[in-house]
Amino acid sequence: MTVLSVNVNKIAVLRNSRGAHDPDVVTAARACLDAGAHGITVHPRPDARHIRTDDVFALAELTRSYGVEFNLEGNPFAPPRDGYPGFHALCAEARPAQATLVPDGDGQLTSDHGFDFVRERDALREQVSTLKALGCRVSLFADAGADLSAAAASGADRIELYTGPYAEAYASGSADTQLALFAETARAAAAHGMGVNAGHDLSQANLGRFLRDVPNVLEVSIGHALIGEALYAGLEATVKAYLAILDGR
Ligand SMILES: CC(=O)[C@@H](O)[C@H](O)COP(=O)(O)O
Ligand SMILES: NCC(=O)COP(=O)(O)O
Repeated sequence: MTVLSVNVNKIAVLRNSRGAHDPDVVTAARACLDAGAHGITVHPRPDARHIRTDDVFALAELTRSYGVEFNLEGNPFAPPRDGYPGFHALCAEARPAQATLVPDGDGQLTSDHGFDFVRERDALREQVSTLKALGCRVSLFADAGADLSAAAASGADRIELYTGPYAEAYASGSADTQLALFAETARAAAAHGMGVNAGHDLSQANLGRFLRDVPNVLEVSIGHALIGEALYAGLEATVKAYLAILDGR
């Protein structure tokens, strides 16, 4: 079974654009959970462009009260700064069920690549073990085709496949080559004893094909497209539409 974790970063983008409280990320997350979503994801960035530290703690409490997974994403190597205590400090306080490590940088518009597992192997091993000691399942953002023996050597429980290149290929009508590469990487993860998550630019249009072709996907985290689609259909109907895709493939 593949579960749906809704990323509510974009609710915070709207809220921050007016500097006040609405739309409220906790209210939006609750609407997603009430519609049947299996969990909530956020990716607070050190520049606090959307999700803030106080949102992380509020969403940790909400997801705990619903008994569902809270997936916190971030770069464990980004130093703390004003308003951002660092990824490890956030995890130590919020205790997310899953910590997803992403090699993002300040200058990036959004996440656009996975880790170089060979180069980062020792540093990742240390981070994974510290986060596991906090009780978090640890997932590593990975490009399709990445060297997963090095990823497995870090001790991570899962990888999250960076699906941006698939979404782009799907939109241009030529997803077959990408899908074959993603499927091969998902099988390699299983062979190395790691579970597989997937996310980035997944949508109602491209999700079904991805899940039909790529085996063993345990979780998809979806934000940008889902929140955009919800502007027309509402959060409840949109979350239900994703759940139907997960059920119906
Ligand atoms: C890791 C990943 O693919 C998502 O967390 C994505 O990075 C969303 O982040 P933004 O909402 O800041 O684009
Ligand atoms: N991990 C991916 C995620 O949380 C959402 O990415 P997107 O759907 O906002 O591109």
